[in-house]
Amino acid sequence: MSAAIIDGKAIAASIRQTIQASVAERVSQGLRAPGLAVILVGQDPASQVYVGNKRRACEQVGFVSKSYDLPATTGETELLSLIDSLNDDATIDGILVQLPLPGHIDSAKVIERIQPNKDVDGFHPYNVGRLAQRIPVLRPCTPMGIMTLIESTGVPTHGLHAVVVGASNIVGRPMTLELLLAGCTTTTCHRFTENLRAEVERADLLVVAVGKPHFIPGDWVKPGAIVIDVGINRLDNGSLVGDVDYAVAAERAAHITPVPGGVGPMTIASLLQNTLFACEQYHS
Ligand SMILES: Nc1nc2c(c(=O)[nH]1)N[C@@H](CN(C=O)c1ccc(C(=O)N[C@@H](CCC(=O)O)C(=O)O)cc1)CN2
Ligand SMILES: [Mg+2]
Repeated sequence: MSAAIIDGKAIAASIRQTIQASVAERVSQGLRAPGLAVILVGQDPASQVYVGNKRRACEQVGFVSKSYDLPATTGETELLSLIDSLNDDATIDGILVQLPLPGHIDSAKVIERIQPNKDVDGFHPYNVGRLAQRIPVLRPCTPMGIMTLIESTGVPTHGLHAVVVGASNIVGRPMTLELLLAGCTTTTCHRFTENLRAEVERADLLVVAVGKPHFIPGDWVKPGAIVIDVGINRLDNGSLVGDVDYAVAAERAAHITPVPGGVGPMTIASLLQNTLFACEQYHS
């Protein structure tokens, strides 16, 4: 078997086009364009790239993007005051604080300070709680984008055995909630999982988000599975690889995401969808 490649780059481009048309329609009706505030604290090179891509994507679809590049020495109180002022700003529909934050800042406290109806990352306990209770509104972007990729395969998800490797707040945990909502039987694996190979081998749908190059050998993949690789690992030779050994996995899976061009672009597409949703549903 040779897997069909799930083209996240193309799907994300088509979502951006749809959003661009919706924004143009709003503006032609005399309504304001959605506004997103993007906050970066410090100079982590990968975060600078992601934030730059988010700001560019905003401009491309016609959103108003406000940028805040703060030094790594920024105090927690200062960051919380900026969030307070953006919570009160009627031109801003979404507030995004790029993670990770410098160690002296409490990320949970910062995320909780964002008004839930402007939390377009979907990380606020209110929004995660809504997802857990099967009444999602603003959903965490990477898992939301992955659900769009899975839908694009046309494979019904009810009853699939889904295995998520990684239990982070950004990807693994909300991913499991999304898959549960989609009718999968779910297993979440983490550092204390005793027999990872056995768990992975029974996955009809495998999502891997650990951030370690080729962490999952391709021959662990169940024949016919859907494989979603969230990892983006840069090797010493400069190339990007995922958390799954792609070459072997692609010979066994039915559908697989590439790295790059799979999940990554969908994270930003979902962020745009959430910002438009917040604008239309909460702040119009
Ligand atoms: N506030 C947030 N912080 C972080 C999030 C998030 O969703 N919200 N997720 C990650 C990083 N991230 C977005 O912020 C992100 C990572 C990767 C991509 C992407 O498009 N990747 C490309 C490859 C890019 C490259 O060359 O490095 C791909 O996979 O094709 C987008 C967004 C942590 N922080
Ligand atoms: Mg079965």
